[in-house]
Amino acid sequence: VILLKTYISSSKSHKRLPPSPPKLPLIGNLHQLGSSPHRTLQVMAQTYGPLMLIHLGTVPILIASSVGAAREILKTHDVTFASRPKLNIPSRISYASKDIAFSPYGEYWRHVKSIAVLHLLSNKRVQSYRYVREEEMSLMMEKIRRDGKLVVNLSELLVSLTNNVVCRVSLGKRYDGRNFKNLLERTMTVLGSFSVGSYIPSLRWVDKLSGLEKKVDEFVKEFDEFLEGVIIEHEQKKEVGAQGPDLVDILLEIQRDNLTGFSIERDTIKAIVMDLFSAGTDTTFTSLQWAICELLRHPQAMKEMQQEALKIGQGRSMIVEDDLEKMPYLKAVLKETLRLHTPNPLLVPRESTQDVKLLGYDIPSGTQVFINAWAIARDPSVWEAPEEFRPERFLNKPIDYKGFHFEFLPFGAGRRGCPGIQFAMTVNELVLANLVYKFDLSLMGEDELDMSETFGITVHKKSPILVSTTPRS
Ligand code: HEM
Repeated sequence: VILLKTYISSSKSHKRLPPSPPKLPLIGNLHQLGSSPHRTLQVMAQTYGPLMLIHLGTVPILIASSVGAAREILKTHDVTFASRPKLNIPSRISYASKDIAFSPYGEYWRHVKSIAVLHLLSNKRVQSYRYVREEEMSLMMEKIRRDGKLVVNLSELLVSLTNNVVCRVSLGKRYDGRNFKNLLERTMTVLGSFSVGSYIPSLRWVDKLSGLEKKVDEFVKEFDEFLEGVIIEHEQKKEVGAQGPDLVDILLEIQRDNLTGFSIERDTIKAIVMDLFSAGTDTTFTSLQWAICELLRHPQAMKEMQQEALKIGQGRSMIVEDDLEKMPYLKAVLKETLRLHTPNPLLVPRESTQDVKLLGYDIPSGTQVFINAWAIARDPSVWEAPEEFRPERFLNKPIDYKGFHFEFLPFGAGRRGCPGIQFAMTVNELVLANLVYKFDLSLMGEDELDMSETFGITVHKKSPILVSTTPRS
């Protein structure tokens, strides 16, 4: 037995792990991450290489910072890295990981992901909600027109617009009372909170002591009561509205008629709806917000976009979704924004489910992985003048964000890739096209736009965008 133990431990110590920065006992490298972990990790990778192993608390985390490393993880070994770590807060919010985004890889995840891909977020389904997007966009434009020369808080309007679209599409109507707005805001705050217990399990009591656990429990209870009310309302409906079913109607139909050959619990429905809000609203609004900032900072790009919009709009009252395909510059502006301001700079953490060899290193099963998509999208060996905003780089180039080009991964890639691309980008394109078509925007109170970022899974602009607007004739 002793010989066997000695053999096992010596073979373990012969494993070739990726390089690691020096760490402190207990907290590992936590103290080094700072308020912009993607930026810190980019700098660290210059010393330790494109595949490095850091320690957040006692948890080893693999950081991939090059095209090659990302391709190995998301393509060559996609199945091995297709799981998610069990993180304290996301797991509680998602009904013990019964959602799509945080459920571990396996049969259950396959079922819920296929419900999303085939029934909730397919191109056809997204198309069917065109009237919601066009109505909400027109309402926002009308609001801007009314406020006119006064200060317009574009950030606030964009948050409302994306929340309203997701609400109407998934729940069938707008919930714009203060309580609901507050609940949505708390979703992001709670999801972005740092749980000591997730990284230093022996210090889990700190989360209790700091009030974090109580805050999460209260939020979960309140959101659950809200969703329960929504589901009961849907169950009591005699028939679906004239404009067709919303996503809760569809989930209830799948449950009732057992359409997928897999029985769905009520908690699964709630967890999926929670995903639509937590994964769909914040990311969409953030990318729109950064796009507007970049256009405000680059008048030539703004002019180019306005010319394209004028040519397509031809004096009509608005640009409609059919027009968007004919607007390559608009698409290039949004791609360039997602490159420079990847909404989830480290994507969503993955976890390996078996031992694997990666770029010559041994990666043990159960290793958490962050892909630094933000750093890869600014890698000077791949991108020319990577720090500059140049939408032209995407014109007449096949490079897309659908997960086949590993230098550009705002939506991830492989089987865990984002199923909401079409949903998000149609809103983004429609709103941005109409905003520049209908208004000239100028900054209020700032000579130079403050581009500081917040901390969290999704990185926002810290301060709101305040502009004055002039309607274009
Ligand atoms: C600009 C907007 C968006 C961005 C940047 C974004 C980004 C991402 C990223 C990086 C991932 C993880 C991918 C990976 O692990 O490889 C993801 C997953 C996911 N996203 Fe999105 N997303 C956006 C919009 C949406 C929308 C609108 C929805 C739904 C309405 C959505 C639903 C999801 C879901 C359910 C997952 C989990 C997929 C899985 O684990 O299998 N996302 N998204």
